[in-house]
Amino acid sequence: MLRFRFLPFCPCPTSSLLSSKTTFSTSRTPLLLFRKLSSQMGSYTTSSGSQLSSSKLLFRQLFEKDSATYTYLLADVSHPDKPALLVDPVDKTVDRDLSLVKELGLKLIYAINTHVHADHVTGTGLIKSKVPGVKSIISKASNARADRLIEPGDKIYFGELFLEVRATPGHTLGCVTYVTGDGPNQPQPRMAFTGDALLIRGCGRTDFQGGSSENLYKSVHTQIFTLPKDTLLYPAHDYRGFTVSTVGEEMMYNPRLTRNEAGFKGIMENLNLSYPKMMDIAVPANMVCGLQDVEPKAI
Ligand SMILES: N[C@@H](CCC(=O)N[C@@H](CSS)C(=O)NCC(=O)O)C(=O)O
Repeated sequence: MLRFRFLPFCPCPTSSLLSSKTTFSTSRTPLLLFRKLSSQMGSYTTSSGSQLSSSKLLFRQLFEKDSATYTYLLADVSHPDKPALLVDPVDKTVDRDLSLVKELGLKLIYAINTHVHADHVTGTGLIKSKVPGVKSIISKASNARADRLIEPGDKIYFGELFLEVRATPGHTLGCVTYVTGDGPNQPQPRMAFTGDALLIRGCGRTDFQGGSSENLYKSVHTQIFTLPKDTLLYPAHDYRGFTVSTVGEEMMYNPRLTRNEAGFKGIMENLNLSYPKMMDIAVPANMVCGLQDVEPKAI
């Protein structure tokens, strides 16, 4: 019999259901099967507890049901200030998210966007009006307004932890993916917040806002599929109830991105999706990070 211990703040969804002291046993045969699947799919390994977790990262995946959007809360809880950031906050759920930040004793320092969303209004502007000192972030390539305009290779620090910026255009011209740092004190496995570039078993549409199926194919293959296979993938949306995937899993099972470029292009040209209902409101609002929703005195 073997025993495994899961440590606190592990970013993997299964372990988040377990307490920091949870242990469990398994027999030899399932373990061997699990190891085989892990090596094929870049799933979680069980060889070392320290590989599974960071003692510093607090991580929460939050959901906004009307637009099926995920917002992510990350914080360095080993730092005295517990600095935190929100990735892709939504206007409708700002109060919920800020209550959580307060309850957990975190100091929100950034509200960051993966891109100019077309289906919902970002919560960034509202957050800035409610929490003085929070800085908004979006890519320079998006041509949107924010306190900090990031470029590929930039690092966004919160305490000792950081997110690295990768350009992943294709859904929109300015899409970026934020990847947790590579280094001894950074979370393992790594985590990538892919916005709409890569969805679980899917990807963002490419038919507006400077979208391009050629660019998206290149972005995913050069900037996401080159990450370690056990990198956890957290998209901005899911319409079917999935919450997380891995690079290895998407490389094997993504029905669009496992095709060659011509096959991918053919799929993307024939999606026949209707335009997002909120598009005419959301895009102008998000070009200024939702700031026009804020009372002038609070800006
Ligand atoms: N019905 C929704 C919009 C659904 C949609 O178009 N989703 C986008 C991401 S938000 S712009 C997308 O890229 N979907 C890809 C796919 O394959 O579904 C609405 O009206 O808001």
